[in-house]
Formats: sequence, C-alpha cells, structure tokens
Amino acid sequence: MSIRKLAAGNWKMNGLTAQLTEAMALAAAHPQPDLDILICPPATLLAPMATAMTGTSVAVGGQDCHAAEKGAHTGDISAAMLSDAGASHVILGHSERRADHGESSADVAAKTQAAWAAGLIAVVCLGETETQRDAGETLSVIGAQLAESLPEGATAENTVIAYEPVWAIGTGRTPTEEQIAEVHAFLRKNAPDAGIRLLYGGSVNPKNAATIFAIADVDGALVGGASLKAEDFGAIVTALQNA
Ligand SMILES: O=C(CO)COP(=O)(O)O
Repeated sequence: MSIRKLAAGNWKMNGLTAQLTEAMALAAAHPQPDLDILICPPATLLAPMATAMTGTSVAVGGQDCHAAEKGAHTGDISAAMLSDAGASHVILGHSERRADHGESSADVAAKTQAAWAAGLIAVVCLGETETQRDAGETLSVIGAQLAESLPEGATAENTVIAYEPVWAIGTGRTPTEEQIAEVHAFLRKNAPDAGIRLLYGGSVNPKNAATIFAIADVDGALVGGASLKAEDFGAIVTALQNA
C-alpha cells in the first residue's frame, strides 16, 4: 500500500500577522508537491492564513479544539469554528496540552470525535516521557495512549497519528533510528487502520530530516521550531519528497 506523505508544521504559540509571509514563501517554493503540506498556526492566524493559502499546496489546521459543539466555554474554540476559519486538520493531544491543560487520553478521544463531526482530520499525538522510556515502558505507554485517545471509527481518511517522544520536543535530542522504527512498527501494527499516516515529531530539522524519513513506517513529520521559517520547513518538505 502506498501512503501519501505529510509534512506538518506546528507553530505552537508563535506567529503574528507579519509571519504569514513565511507560509506564503513555503507555498510559493512548493507549488505542486507530491505530498501533503500542513501548517497549524495559532488560532489568531487561522483565518488569514487559510485565506492566504487558498489555491496553494498548503493546508491549514488548528492546534486544539473543545469536545463540545458550542456553549459556555470561555476562551475555547470548537471544531466547527476551526473549520469555519478554513482549517482542514486539527492537532489533538499534544504533550504540551496534556501537560499544561491536564488533558487525558479520554479528553483527546472526545475531541477527536468532535473534530470528525466537523469534518476535520485529527492529528492525534502520542509519546512517552524520558522517565517512562528509561523504565522500559515506552510501548506500553504508547499502546495505552493509542487505545484510549482514538475513538472507534479512526480511518486513514480522518486520522493521522504523530509519535512525539516528550523528551525529544524542543530539546535538539532525537531517538535513535531503531527507537523510532520500533515505535512506528508498533503503531502500524496496532493502529485501527494500517493506512493511517504515522508522523514522527521532536527536534526534526533540515539536517536530520532525511535520516528520519528513511526509517520504515515514518510517513512524515510534525515539526515545531523548524516549521516557523519557510527555508527550514521547505528543506524538510524537500527531504520528505525525496525519501
Ligand atoms: O512538538 C513538536 C511538534 O508538535 C516538536 O517540536 P520541535 O520540532 O520544536 O521539537
């Protein structure tokens, strides 16, 4: 089975209007890529970025949504609102949200349902902490997160899974190729649909991208810091295209 690759950027809490030019430069540099490109900017930039990316190769996504359709949830954003602003995807269960906002895998599953109901593709994040890896618990942690974060009905069309070891995020440290291969093989075998795209995330940069993309069952990347600059993210897109 051939799986279409996905280069996804997570801008996290970075980016003002002036940085829309980075997305525009990325789109201009990759007019007809043989893969999917996604940028998930902060919510404030969703609508203007979606407008700027209309007719380009770059899709736009949110970084979180509420599990409820609407209502009295000050400061939150519903999946329908993301879609209305031009998003096609939403990142859910990022470790920063699990840590900063106490999100459980059950919360992530409820948000995933909400995303699907609004027609969004859910990019569901999983990953072990360094303590868990050191204790030899990586696959059991990933297995539990996978089972509990994905509701019934996950398919290659509505879901992407991102493996992001917590200790590799923003640290410049990456797992060994064997460690990434082991988790991705586990995810391929245990995901509800073998066609679900499996992204690796955590300190991906233009220098290590080609090595990471050569690993079996890595269908792309979820890139943080290096997705903020068109030049860096563009080099990662090119590495994925050439993998
Ligand atoms: O958390 C990440 C993407 O969601 C990875 O972040 P960095 O690429 O900055 O390590």
